[in-house]
Amino acid sequence: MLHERLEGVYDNILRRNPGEAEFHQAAREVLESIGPALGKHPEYAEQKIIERIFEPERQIIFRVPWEDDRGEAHINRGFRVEFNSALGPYKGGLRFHPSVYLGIVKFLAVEQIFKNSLTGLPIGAGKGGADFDPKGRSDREIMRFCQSFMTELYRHLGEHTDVPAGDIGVGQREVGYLFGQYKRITNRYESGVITGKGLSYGGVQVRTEATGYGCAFFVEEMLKAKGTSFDGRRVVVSGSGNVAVHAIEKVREMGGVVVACSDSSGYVVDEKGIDLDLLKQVKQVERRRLSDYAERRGADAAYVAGRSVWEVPCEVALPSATQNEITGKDAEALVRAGCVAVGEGANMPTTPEGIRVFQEAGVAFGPGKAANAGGVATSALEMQQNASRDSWTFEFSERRLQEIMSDIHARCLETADAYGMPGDYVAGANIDGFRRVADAMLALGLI
Ligand SMILES: NC(=O)C1=CN([C@@H]2O[C@H](COP(=O)(O)OP(=O)(O)OC[C@H]3O[C@@H](n4cnc5c(N)ncnc54)[C@H](O)[C@@H]3O)[C@@H](O)[C@H]2O)C=CC1
Ligand SMILES: O=C(O)CCC(=O)C(=O)O
Repeated sequence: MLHERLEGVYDNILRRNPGEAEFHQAAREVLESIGPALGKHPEYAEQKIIERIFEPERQIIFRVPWEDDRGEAHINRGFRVEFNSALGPYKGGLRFHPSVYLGIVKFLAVEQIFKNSLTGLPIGAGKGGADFDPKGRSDREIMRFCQSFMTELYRHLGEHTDVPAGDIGVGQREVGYLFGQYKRITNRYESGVITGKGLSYGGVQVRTEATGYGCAFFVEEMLKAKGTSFDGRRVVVSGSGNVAVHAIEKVREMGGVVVACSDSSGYVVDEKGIDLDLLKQVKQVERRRLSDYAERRGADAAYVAGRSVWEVPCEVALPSATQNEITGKDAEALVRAGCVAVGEGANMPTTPEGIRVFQEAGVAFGPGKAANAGGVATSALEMQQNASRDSWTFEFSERRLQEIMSDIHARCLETADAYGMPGDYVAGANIDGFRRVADAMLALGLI
């Protein structure tokens, strides 16, 4: 339900951003939470903070021409939405996936405003990407695409301006090619201009693992608050990319048993627990389909094509693939199967109906802007490391990540409590994230 003062704001968002369903969904979720904060702080409405916060500061759309290995020319569309810079330079990843269009980039960028604010670190919010499909492309094709993408985007970036990183389809290999082209065009070794870099050229330890590890740390805190833990729990993680693999790794360390994971074609069930070494070999080294994992694992694992992994019963669910993957019906099935906690490794993987089902059933529900904030928080650590021209150990960075996740968890609960919604992590994350950025916007004047 929307606070009556916010109905008009939402109508305006619909009118000004037609056809951008994912952006509308992300904006509405925040608007549904922040009503109580507006009641206590009339200055936000007086200074039109809500209207301003949902209008991006800048949106860049550009052509990305590139040549495949046979010499054929291709044209893709590139995007960067620089949404809010009240807390620091625009910060957020790049997604390369055929489904990318302005509405996806804007939903991801608006989520980033509140997520980055929640980390407590000095980072603003942006997101970008292209409707490029990296699947089946050779390494040289990926390199040429990244070089062409950066040849246009570089003019908008800078360590004090806008600092991208990875997301779906963009990992350390792509970040390397993007950074290489930035360095070449600008003739500057500006390490802090992009994060998720390799360790040999300015990357920070733990950035690769950070989103998945951070999600596991956050869920561990939610379970602790319920007087329980991961120990012996049956866990399902969707996806098998960067976030999923590292969530699986940390959950196993914490004593959980991950029995299923997925890719865009189906899922694998492995009742004895996913074999992480084999999963990494298949997905990260060989870049092959998950069905190959099941074939090599033999009788222990089964591959189920074309179905949702959320039909696999579990006590803890970590959706770590893509947006709107858990529907209301999936959530009902998970609740019936005894699910006690959900931590969103992905951005907005649960539909509004799914969230409602989980919350009404008393499932601890950690929204992505809190549960997956460990990735961008560690990117901010990478920027700190680059600025100090230092190099930190794995243990140091992982300890920082764990502290940050524990702090985000505590603030979500405290804020939800303070605004009369105890245990509501969605309200806690949205209000806490909103308040910090809104206060900074007030202080900076009407800009
Ligand atoms: N990489 C990072 O540091 C962060 C990523 N995220 C979010 O986590 C999610 C996963 O991202 P990464 O692991 O980095 O990407 P990735 O490219 O490494 O992996 C994506 C995974 O999702 C699966 N997938 C993609 N589209 C799908 C679809 N339509 N249906 C089913 N499965 C699909 C892919 O098969 C793959 O297993 C995304 O929502 C991303 O926005 C959130 C915070 C930080
Ligand atoms: O590390 C970053 O800047 C990007 C993280 C990101 O894109 C996200 O949090 O969704």
